[in-house]
Amino acid sequence: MRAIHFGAGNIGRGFIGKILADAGWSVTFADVNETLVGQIARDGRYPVDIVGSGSRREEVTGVTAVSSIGEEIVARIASADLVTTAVGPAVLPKIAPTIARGLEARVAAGKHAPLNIIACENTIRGTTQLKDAIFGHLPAAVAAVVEIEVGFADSAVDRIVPPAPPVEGEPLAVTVEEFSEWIVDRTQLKGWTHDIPGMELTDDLMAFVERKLFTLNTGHAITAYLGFEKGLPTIRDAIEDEGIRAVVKAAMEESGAVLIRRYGFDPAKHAAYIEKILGRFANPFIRDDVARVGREPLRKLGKGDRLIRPLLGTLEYGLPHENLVKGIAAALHYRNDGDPQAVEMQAAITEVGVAAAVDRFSGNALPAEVLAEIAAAAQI
Ligand SMILES: NC(=O)c1ccc[n+]([C@@H]2O[C@H](COP(=O)([O-])OP(=O)(O)OC[C@H]3O[C@@H](n4cnc5c(N)ncnc54)[C@H](O)[C@@H]3O)[C@@H](O)[C@H]2O)c1
Ligand SMILES: O=P(O)(O)OC[C@@H](O)[C@@H](O)[C@H](O)[C@H](O)CO
Repeated sequence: MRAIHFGAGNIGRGFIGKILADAGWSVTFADVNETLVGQIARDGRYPVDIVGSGSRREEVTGVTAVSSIGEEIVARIASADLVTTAVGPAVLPKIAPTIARGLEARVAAGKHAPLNIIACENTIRGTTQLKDAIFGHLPAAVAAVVEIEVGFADSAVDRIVPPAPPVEGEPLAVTVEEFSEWIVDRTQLKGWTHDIPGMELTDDLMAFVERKLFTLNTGHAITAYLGFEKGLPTIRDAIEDEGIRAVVKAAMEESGAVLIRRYGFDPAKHAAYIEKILGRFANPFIRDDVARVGREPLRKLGKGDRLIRPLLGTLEYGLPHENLVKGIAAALHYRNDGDPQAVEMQAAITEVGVAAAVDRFSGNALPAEVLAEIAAAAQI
């Protein structure tokens, strides 16, 4: 079985590519980074260090890579059984034209074997976003065939994979935590008969997506922004700070109250889920910079993302949100000249003030009194 994976970065190599290769799939990475592509194509293998209480090294073998731009990737998509992505939500529209060309070539070649496409990104229904972008590049006749024959399955992905510390002679090595969870919407798959260890199928994806994004990623982002405010360089440093930990835990609980109300999760199990996540943030074997976890703050302040969407949920159900507001206020203090969204965020705050800037970032989703609460907490 042949898989094409877009994005040979941390999640690509350390999580999705590894699961597929371990399951015996032939994996071709597609990436814009030509150095990375050349290295994978030359080596055909790379080490994965799984760190935690029982650390070990595993080898991923039998992989290759091609440029994500050009004719070869189009031909490979035309004959693939699975296309996955881990490129970042903002990059999905950029890879859509290439995937569309691959689908067009597939239809032209009369290939009718099942093909499924699964985006593995931290966003709600990333595959559906990718599908919409792909269909914008398909002629109507091809789109009609693709709609029937190709599965576009949304998924939730969870594994903390920061960039590995550079090791001489091992440019492809990746360091991952033990925990991993990849949950795919079974109802959207087409002709799927495979059993891939490490990939779970569900009929109720939204519950899993929201549970992960609005617990782990909500807490992770707030840890990063509060850590930055205190000059702490890593997620572990930040979560070990008692004051930060208290706000992060309380914010995850506020978000959790929404999830429990919306999806009927068991409160005790959800409390254990939060505790486990706090332990993962404190993993002493992983160095995860607050700059990685806090990256692209404007995306994280979007109305469907990890900070604003849980807050909107508390408003919907009339639940407390003081700590979510503290987390959003901390995000507004984030500065990083190497992160264009952080620069843009600060420029907007200076230009129009906190309340109007948050109103803009969050797509006018919040009422005036909550914008005022955020402005008061931010004290900018
Ligand atoms: N790292 C984590 O802990 C983690 C966990 C779960 C989900 N995610 C999600 O996975 C996705 C990838 O994250 P990551 O940490 O692996 O990022 P990363 O930066 O390590 O990897 C992204 C890769 O995509 C490549 N890329 C960029 N533009 C491309 C294009 N046009 N065509 C092909 N490749 C392109 C980059 O060169 C890079 O190799 C994001 O959506 C992220 O939110 C990350
Ligand atoms: O990748 P982002 O920027 O959406 O979020 C940063 C981290 O919170 C994220 O990558 C986590 O490490 C990951 O979601 C864990 O499963």
